[in-house]
Amino acid sequence: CSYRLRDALHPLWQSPLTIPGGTRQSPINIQWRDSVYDPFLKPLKISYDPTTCLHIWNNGYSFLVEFDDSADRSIIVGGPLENQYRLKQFHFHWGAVNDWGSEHTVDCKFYPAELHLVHWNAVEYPSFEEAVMEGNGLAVIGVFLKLGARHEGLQTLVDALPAVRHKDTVIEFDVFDPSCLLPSCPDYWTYAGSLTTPPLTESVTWIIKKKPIEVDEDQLEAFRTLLFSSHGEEERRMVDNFRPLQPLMDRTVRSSFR
Ligand SMILES: NS(=O)(=O)c1ccc(B(O)O)cc1
Ligand SMILES: [Zn+2]
Repeated sequence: CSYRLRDALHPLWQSPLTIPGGTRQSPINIQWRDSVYDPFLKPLKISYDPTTCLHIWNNGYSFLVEFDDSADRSIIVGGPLENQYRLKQFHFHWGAVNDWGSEHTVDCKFYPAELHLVHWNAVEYPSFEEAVMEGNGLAVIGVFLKLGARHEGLQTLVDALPAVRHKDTVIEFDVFDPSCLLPSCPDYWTYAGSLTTPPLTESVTWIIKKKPIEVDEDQLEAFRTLLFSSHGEEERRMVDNFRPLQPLMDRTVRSSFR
């Protein structure tokens, strides 16, 4: 892909973008023709309890919707996963314009935004913080957003964004079913990768849905009204909060579909 040249220090993080010795960094470009159909991949089973939703907060990288992960109430199992994983939070990455914004690309194509549903392996580890450090600790479902029809489920989130415009602001958000943000098509790619923001740990089994969901221009614009900056600081618009593509190295992307 024709990467846009990026300096060594990403403006978002003021820290090196590369992990010394990293062999499984994310995001990556998914070259459709190089992905390998794996007939042994199971369907991904997703069961979320909407009442486990807690709050929305702006953490200075994105806006996160966080869930009560103190029990197995919102979980995923199957797919490439050996264990069941608990939903901890979901968030998005997006661009300043509709031409880019996603973290992963498909055949070098960017989508205007990408949703990440972050889960952790509560079978093998006592907490999310421990799981973040382990190779099979996390499972993140990635869903591409494309410009199209208004997404009614997303709108309830969009309506809450003005209340979390500044970094470190939070509002209660007590019932939301993130299943409404998933495409109905079961097809996905999967590969072994990492977190895409610090600590960039190589602990993520990525599950990238093949089909995007549709959102409209006003909904994408609402994301762009958020700020990286806190109250009282000079305003810095929260846009382009995606990490540059990372080398595939010695990895194969598997597909759940022919
Ligand atoms: N962007 S991501 O899904 O890879 C991700 C998820 C969680 C965290 B984290 O809890 O620090 C960082 C990045
Ligand atoms: Zn993310």
